Amino acid sequence: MTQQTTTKPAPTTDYTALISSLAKDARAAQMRLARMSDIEKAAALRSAAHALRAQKADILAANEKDMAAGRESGLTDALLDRLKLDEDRLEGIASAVEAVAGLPDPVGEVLSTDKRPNGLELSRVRVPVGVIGIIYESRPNVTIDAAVLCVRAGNAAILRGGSEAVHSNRALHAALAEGMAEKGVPEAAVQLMPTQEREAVGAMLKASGEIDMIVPRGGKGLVERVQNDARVPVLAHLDGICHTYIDASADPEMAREVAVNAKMRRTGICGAMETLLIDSDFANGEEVVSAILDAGCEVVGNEAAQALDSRISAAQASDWDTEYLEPKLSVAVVGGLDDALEHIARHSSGHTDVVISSDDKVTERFLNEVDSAIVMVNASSQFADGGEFGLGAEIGIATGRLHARGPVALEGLTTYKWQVRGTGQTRP
Ligand SMILES: NC(=O)C1=CN([C@@H]2O[C@H](COP(=O)(O)OP(=O)(O)OC[C@H]3O[C@@H](n4cnc5c(N)ncnc54)[C@H](OP(=O)(O)O)[C@@H]3O)[C@@H](O)[C@H]2O)C=CC1
Ligand SMILES: N[C@@H](CCC(=O)OP(=O)(O)O)C(=O)O
Repeated sequence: MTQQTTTKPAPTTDYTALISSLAKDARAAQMRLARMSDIEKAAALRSAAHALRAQKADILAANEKDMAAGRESGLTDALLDRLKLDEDRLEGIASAVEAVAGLPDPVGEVLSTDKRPNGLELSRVRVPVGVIGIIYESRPNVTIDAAVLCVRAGNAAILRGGSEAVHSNRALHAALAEGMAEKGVPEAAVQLMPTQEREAVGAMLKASGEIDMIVPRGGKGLVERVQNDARVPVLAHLDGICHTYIDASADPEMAREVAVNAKMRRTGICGAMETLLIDSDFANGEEVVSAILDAGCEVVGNEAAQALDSRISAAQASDWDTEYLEPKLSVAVVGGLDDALEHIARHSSGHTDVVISSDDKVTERFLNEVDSAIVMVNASSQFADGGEFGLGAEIGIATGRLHARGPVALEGLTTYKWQVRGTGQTRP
């Protein structure tokens, strides 16, 4: 039987006070969490996985409520697919919790040591970030992935999921909290925002000194809000305007297969290719765009790209900065690597960019000169994923320039402190 959801009621419209109260409870819980051992935290997560399985019926019923409301309000098939839970997906979520429980505890890892000539011994030791606020889209698995990664790394989490997933998130959170509480994790270690009012998101972003880090995971509307309101350090997990550049030396079959996969495997995820750049000296551009068109993708392009296939219509200036998240692609034929690098520098959102080439000089320059969180050679941008990178799970893909870039999992949720051991040294 599901326990009552552990979120606080939200009778207030004073969102600053609400966030302060959540953050104060989170801080106290985080301090207790910080004293829990690796074994205790892992046991709490296994207990949470058990509770998620035990409360399957309640969780799926809550999800069906969200799905029905989503269908009623005309959510697209892609959004409904992200929202949907079923037995297999729920089992996947519970297994991911167990996988995170089995990962080594990052807290306490000694990153470096040094001994100074005066005898001082220095070490840098990994510690939790503290209280982390996460704002994310209507994808219920993120509620659990984000919560368990935070807890495994000794952090408290305040979660603000997308409004379409509100019932699913409450049911998932209730199971998680119940499972973890059985093994001594304080309830406030993971709190769900008790209101969907967007003003409360603004208050979260302004809670400097109370929340240590915010992870915003979403698209344009969220970006704007973050840019206007953020006073708390932000680890941005934002849109993916991902490019693939096909160099003259690319293997034609590889170029075709990778490009089709990068665009069409799942068009709605942030790692999907949105712009294809083709070197004017690549001889098989027509085949590549034809395969993408035949797979059901609409294609717009610059003048030279339009000459490759009559089905390609003219791109507008805004297309080069558009994340379609649907079967639509912009294609530009460019005058070589320098042009491609220039286009990517101007239009990439810093998520994932790819080169297809068999020329080492080209691939090395691309790897070194493209300044995105993930840079790939001869592989699909759809590999941008914590699970695919062997991290167990992910909060998402960090698109900014801070210490944690690309898929963020346990390490990205920690910082470090210097520990200094002396024998009575004084500074001259
Ligand atoms: N880098 C990454 O790891 C990932 C990035 N994404 C990106 O997310 C986008 C798709 O997500 P989408 O479904 O559009 O999600 P949105 O960006 O619309 O929403 C994400 C979250 O932000 C909130 N939000 C949005 N706008 C505002 C605002 N103005 N003020 C306060 N809160 C706001 C939403 O709340 P509300 O419920 O009120 O809408 C929701 O909780 C794509 O751009 C995709 O690339 C997606 C997954 C991973
Ligand atoms: N990085 C993961 C998640 C991508 C993701 O969350 O996308 P979305 O469906 O937009 O929320 C993946 O590649 O499956």
